[in-house]
Amino acid sequence: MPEPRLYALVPCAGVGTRAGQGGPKQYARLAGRPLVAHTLEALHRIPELAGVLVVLAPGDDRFAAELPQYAGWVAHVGGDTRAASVAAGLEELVRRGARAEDWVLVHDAARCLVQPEWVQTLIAACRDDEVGGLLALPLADTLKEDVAGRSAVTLERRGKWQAQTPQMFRLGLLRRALTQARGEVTDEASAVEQLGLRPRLVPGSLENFKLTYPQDFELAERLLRSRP
Ligand SMILES: Nc1ccn([C@@H]2O[C@H](COP(=O)(O)OP(=O)(O)OP(=O)(O)O)[C@@H](O)[C@H]2O)c(=O)n1
Ligand SMILES: C[C@](O)(CO)[C@H](O)COP(=O)(O)O
Repeated sequence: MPEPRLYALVPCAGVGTRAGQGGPKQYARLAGRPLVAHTLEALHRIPELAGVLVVLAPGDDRFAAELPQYAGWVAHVGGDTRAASVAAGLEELVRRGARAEDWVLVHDAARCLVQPEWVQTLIAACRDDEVGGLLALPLADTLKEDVAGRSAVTLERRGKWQAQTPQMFRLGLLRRALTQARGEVTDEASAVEQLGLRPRLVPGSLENFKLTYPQDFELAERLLRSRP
């Protein structure tokens, strides 16, 4: 049996409704480059990865124009939801020769502050795991539920984590999990949980945040410019 390979799969087919960038946020300029260029630059520095596949929206012509150096490993198969984009990306990996026992690290294009060392920590923690796992952060703040913008209830925060990406699972398992998943599936781990499995939670970094709202872009720019 050949050694399982590791692939990164980067969903990059969103529209960035909440980001207020006047277009898909993956192309917003950050420290002089499109946001997704930072994400891909970090992933391409990880020697353990056999390939990094970017999932784009059908008809996206900006990627090829703005990031020609990565144009070989892209697939215009993005769907209406992140889960649909990831599922279509897995099929593309299979078409390119990936096998059920290979590992796939799904990483949001929008988490452009990711550092190779954090991904390598995840790989080391999950490679021998029966299920796989994800980077995540234990909740640090008191958790509130609002009613009409006013704090109505304080929720139990013990045992709660914020899920990040990458999320690392065997291709075959993840394919089955996403095919069978019911309800809203906002990350890979939630689909795997529905199979009755428990993905490993691997502590990540606060800096690995997902650029979602307009103010996130200024913070990301500052952090990127402060790096050596
Ligand atoms: N149909 C979709 C939706 C999202 N994504 C990707 O999944 C990641 C996380 O999604 P999110 O932050 O929600 O991005 P958007 O969908 O672009 O933003 P919004 O929800 O504000 O519209 C992003 O890299 C995004 O490009 C995707 O590939 N396909
Ligand atoms: C996958 C994810 O980044 C983990 O936190 C998150 O669930 C993506 O959510 P979104 O609804 O696409 O913003």
